[in-house]
Amino acid sequence: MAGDLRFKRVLLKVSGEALMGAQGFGIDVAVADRIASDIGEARRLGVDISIVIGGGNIFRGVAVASKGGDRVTGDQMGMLATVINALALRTSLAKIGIDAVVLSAVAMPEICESFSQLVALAHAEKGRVVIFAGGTGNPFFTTDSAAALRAAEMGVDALFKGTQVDGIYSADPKQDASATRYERLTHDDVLRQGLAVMDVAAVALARENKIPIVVFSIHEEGEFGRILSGGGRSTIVSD
Ligand SMILES: Nc1ncnc2c1ncn2[C@@H]1O[C@H](COP(=O)(O)OP(=O)(O)O)[C@@H](O)[C@H]1O
Ligand SMILES: O=c1ccn([C@@H]2O[C@H](COP(=O)(O)OP(=O)(O)O)[C@@H](O)[C@H]2O)c(=O)[nH]1
Repeated sequence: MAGDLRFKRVLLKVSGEALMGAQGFGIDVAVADRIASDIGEARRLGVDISIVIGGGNIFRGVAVASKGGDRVTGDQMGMLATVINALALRTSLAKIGIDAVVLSAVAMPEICESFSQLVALAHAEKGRVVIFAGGTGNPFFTTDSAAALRAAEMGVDALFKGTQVDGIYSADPKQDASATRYERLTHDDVLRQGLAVMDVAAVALARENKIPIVVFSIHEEGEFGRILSGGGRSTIVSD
């Protein structure tokens, strides 16, 4: 089975908003369970998976700053939100018998382990799904940047960005109904054309480390496994 795989070791970025489902805020457990089941399917295909989870379903630092609050405090609240999401996803994975561990970039030893590359690699070596929480641990960054950073540290074959849309378009498809989807792009294309599906820092870090980025819809059940097996709908960014 593993011989047919497009990628053997991947990092999956799950946006916080994905966990929200149809609700306006927070975590829809049914959606978290469904994403966990897609991760389980990919594991059964023989793929090593680590995950970076966002926090936008709970809190974004810019929301505080836009109302006159302190950006750094807002970002710290956003980073804490990612820990809440990570615990929810670990719970959904545990329900279906998948051994997962949460490593936080912000130390909170009573709740989860702290991130270090060596600890993360050791857990992955034991076959565990590693969920990275707390983003990069720094304000003014995003979990997309954390995903590119952890992807480089884990030495993955590809960074999968599970998002609200099924790939990268010529313009934001939520704003422009005439936007067309790309099958393949280079990192330079994404940066030069300002295709805002992922932030510039994340794309630049992936480019520097020659990590392909696969953008796909996290809402499409089974799509993660289909793409890993060579099918599905996505945009692949590589040089
Ligand atoms: N050129 C583009 N192609 C695809 N999506 C884009 C593009 N420009 C902006 N977007 C938007 O980027 C978002 C990326 O999704 P996601 O990372 O889940 O959102 P967020 O980072 O806001 O939580 C999509 O919801 C989409 O509307
Ligand atoms: O390295 C990081 C990652 C995240 N955040 C904060 O955490 C929030 C939630 O992350 P993000 O917006 O990336 O989540 P997503 O869009 O994936 O749901 C961000 O808005 C930031 O406020 C941060 O300060 N540093």
